[in-house]
Amino acid sequence: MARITLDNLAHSYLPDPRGEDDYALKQLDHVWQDGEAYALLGASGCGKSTLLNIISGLLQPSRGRILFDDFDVTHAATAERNIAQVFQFPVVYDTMTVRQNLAFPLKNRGASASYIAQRVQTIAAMIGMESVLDRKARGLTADAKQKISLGRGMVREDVNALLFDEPLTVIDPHMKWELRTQLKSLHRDFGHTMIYVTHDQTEALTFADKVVVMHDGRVVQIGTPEDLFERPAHTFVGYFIGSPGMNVIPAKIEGARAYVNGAEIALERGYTALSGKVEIGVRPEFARLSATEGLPVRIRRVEDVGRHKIVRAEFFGHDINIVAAEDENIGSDKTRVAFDPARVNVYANDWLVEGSAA
Ligand SMILES: Nc1ncnc2c1ncn2[C@@H]1O[C@H](COP(=O)(O)OP(=O)(O)OP(=O)(O)O)[C@@H](O)[C@H]1O
Repeated sequence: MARITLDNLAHSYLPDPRGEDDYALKQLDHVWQDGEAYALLGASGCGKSTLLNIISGLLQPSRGRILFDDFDVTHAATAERNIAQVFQFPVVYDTMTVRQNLAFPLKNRGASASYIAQRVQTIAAMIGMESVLDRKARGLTADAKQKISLGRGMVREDVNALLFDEPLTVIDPHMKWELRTQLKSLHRDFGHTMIYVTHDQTEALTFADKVVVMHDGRVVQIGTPEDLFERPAHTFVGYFIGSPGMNVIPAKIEGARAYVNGAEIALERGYTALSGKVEIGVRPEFARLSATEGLPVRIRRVEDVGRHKIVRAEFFGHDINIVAAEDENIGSDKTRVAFDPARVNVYANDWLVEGSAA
């Protein structure tokens, strides 16, 4: 396994990029630790595949270097990088059996027959294909073929990194959950450096130790699922993670107080004067309806989603969401909303501002 260093990396598909907007991948400097599981998460077109292709060697970056441990692999071909890749759609040999498909990467590297037999068995158990090992891949469903691709990707233990590009797209929902859990336990057992590209937050949050959130060609936050939930570094992370996402409300900040349309909201931390677009961000989970406390709110609609209720409301002309407990009585007396001061984040031009103890 390898530590992956992205050093001053940037990529533009244009021959003569001028401004930042010309870059599909904007300046990125980061070290991805050996043996960690990362998810690259973001909406379509944000640059996930561009970054993954640079790591795998399918694309040469227009700027910067990529190192596997201390080796500069920026210009090394994919084959030289000793990585395993699983793509969105199955890549299997139809004329081979499932067993031969799974054994292929090991055979190629000259592994012994006994090791291959044992390793193929382990992987087949993991993807639930022990009973069809001797069937030809031809005629299997797309779902089954993708499981073979995943198995083939995971069969080698000596790769530098395992890269997955939306690998569960064609897998049915139940199996998706199972395979995700399997991937996670494989990671625990073997400690591979894994990079998993997805636009699905559930997939990212359940799979990864660290989630790399991308937006508009930029990595906006790298953090644990808890970090992304509690301290979104950028308003996009707040919107994108969570269901519903974070409430972002224009505000003025003075010291340890925020003002929305002149109404005061207490903050836990103090802030120096901020310029540009200033907003507060509060997750719906940290807003509470009340009959007596907080600021006026108008409830528009209550949605019962099973585990809790989502209250859609209007707050000084802004749409906000509030998560209420399943058994909470939301009567007409609930005309106010209170925010937990410790959970109100402050953003200037979309980036989180760290306050100081008030
Ligand atoms: N070969 C290419 N030539 C020119 N522009 C490209 C090329 N590949 C991607 N782009 C552009 O670069 C940007 C980032 O695309 P990329 O495919 O990396 O995003 P993504 O997050 O992986 O999206 P998706 O999930 O849809 O694959 C997009 O604006 C895209 O149109």
